[in-house]
Amino acid sequence: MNPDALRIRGLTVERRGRRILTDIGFTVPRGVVVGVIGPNGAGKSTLLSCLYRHTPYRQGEIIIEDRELRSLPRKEIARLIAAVPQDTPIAFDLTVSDIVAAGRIPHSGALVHSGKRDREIIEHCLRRVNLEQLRHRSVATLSGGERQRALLGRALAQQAPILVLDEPTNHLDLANQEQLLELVHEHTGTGVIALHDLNLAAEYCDRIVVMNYGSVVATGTPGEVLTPTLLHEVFRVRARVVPHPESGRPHIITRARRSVHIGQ
Ligand SMILES: Nc1ncnc2c1ncn2[C@@H]1O[C@H](COP(=O)(O)OP(=O)(O)OP(=O)(O)O)[C@@H](O)[C@H]1O
Repeated sequence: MNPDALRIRGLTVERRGRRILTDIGFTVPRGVVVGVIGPNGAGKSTLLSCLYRHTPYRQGEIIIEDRELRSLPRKEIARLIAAVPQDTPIAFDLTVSDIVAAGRIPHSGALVHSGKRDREIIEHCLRRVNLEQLRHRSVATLSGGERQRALLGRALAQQAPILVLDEPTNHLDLANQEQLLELVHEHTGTGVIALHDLNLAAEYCDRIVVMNYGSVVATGTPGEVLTPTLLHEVFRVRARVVPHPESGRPHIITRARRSVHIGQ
């Protein structure tokens, strides 16, 4: 078995005549969660959308299970990669249970979950994302965080070996952010996650890919990559990086730009 779940080489994307990604390359070994970080407009969402094939690419290759992604039928891709894109549109007449059940479509072929095994998986995933009490609720009535958890439930129900999540912690409170990232590790442990919160990336990702202006500018473990120099060059912030008191992973403390005088 190939030790790499995913290999990206020379990926270059142009939209409306403008180059958005240039020569992107990195690998995602099995059991490794890769965090993709970078400033606004760096190309993170475009890269992730190539992985679930919404964004076409002409140059470069994405190899999954020893095959180029473009040669795979959509249903096959859905069995291999479960994605939660940013701001996913969902039909508002569906219930939470319908959304999670949709994760079974690549396996069963229809929005019906008649098989016992499918129903068990859907139940399990509703529990994993803490939505079993809301299963009959219309998605139109959900809060942003509940909606995000329903979409993660759908991705988990897909039982694909690779999870691709674009800013999955948006809308989530602190406990749900941590729980979501723990779920990714428990699921298959292989994932590509775009994150803005660098401390969450440091804590929950095994490797980090840093993007800037459509290119990969650094890759490595959180300890190798998240240095004050890189944070200044790429994110334009002056920061201290200290070991987290419990995990020992890098913890970023940004410096206040202005002195704040309390009580004056
Ligand atoms: N369809 C498109 N047509 C033209 N330009 C696009 C298109 N989609 C994205 N872009 C541009 O490509 C660049 C990268 O966008 P992308 O959304 O991938 O960045 P990002 O790193 O995910 O940003 P953010 O952190 O703000 O979500 C941006 O400059 C964006 O304006």
